Amino acid sequence: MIQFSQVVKRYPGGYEALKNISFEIDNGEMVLLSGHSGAGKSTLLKLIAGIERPTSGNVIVNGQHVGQLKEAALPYLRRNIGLIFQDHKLLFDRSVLDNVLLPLAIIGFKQQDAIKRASAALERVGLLDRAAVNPIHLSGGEQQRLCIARAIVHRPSIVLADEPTGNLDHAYAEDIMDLFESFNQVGVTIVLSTHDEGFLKHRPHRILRLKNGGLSQ
Ligand SMILES: Nc1ncnc2c1ncn2[C@@H]1O[C@H](COP(=O)(O)OP(=O)(O)OP(=O)(O)O)[C@@H](O)[C@H]1O
Repeated sequence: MIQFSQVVKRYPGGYEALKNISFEIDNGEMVLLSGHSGAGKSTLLKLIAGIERPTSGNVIVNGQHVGQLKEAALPYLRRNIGLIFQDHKLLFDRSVLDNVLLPLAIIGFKQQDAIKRASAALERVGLLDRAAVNPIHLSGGEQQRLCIARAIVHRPSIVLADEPTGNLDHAYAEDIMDLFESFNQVGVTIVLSTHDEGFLKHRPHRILRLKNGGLSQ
């Protein structure tokens, strides 16, 4: 479960990006986080992943107080989390497959097991036939799929995606949403941000609406 209670996030310089936010997300839920540019969506996702810490209040993820974790404990928290952020930092000097292998190498997977897992993740996002190419040769939408494969290859229980459909045309964005829904159907908790709630309104998920750092109805 992800739980925020009375969370305030003030950045150095004093800007209050989140103002006294409280909510809960159950295990296995899929929640959309909507709001205008600057509303605080990325900040909220970063707090869940322990990339930022709350100024006050509690962020609890799977029973752990994320804001109070020591730096050394953060990699263990993140083993349970898949992150898809806008600055996706793909490695353009390595193959598609190598990009997906990297997170597994970091957690110490044996090469042979890692290749099996990474190939399965690439198949899941429809990129197995591009495994050997350099990601520079992929379209924007395919690069986004590669980021998703990289984020789910270690089978996290939570996936956080910051505007994953932001730069994609409508049909491709719908495909990406279907992909997230398919992960959710096998029990993965998904939190996905968007500034365009309209295009998601036919989907049944709960929406958390952020406005100027506060939650609105
Ligand atoms: N590291 C930082 N230092 C200072 N201010 C920051 C920092 N990161 C974000 N902010 C500010 O906090 C506010 C919320 O930013 P955030 O990136 O969370 O919004 P967002 O809803 O994700 O916006 P976008 O859709 O444009 O990415 C913005 O006003 C932003 O300028």
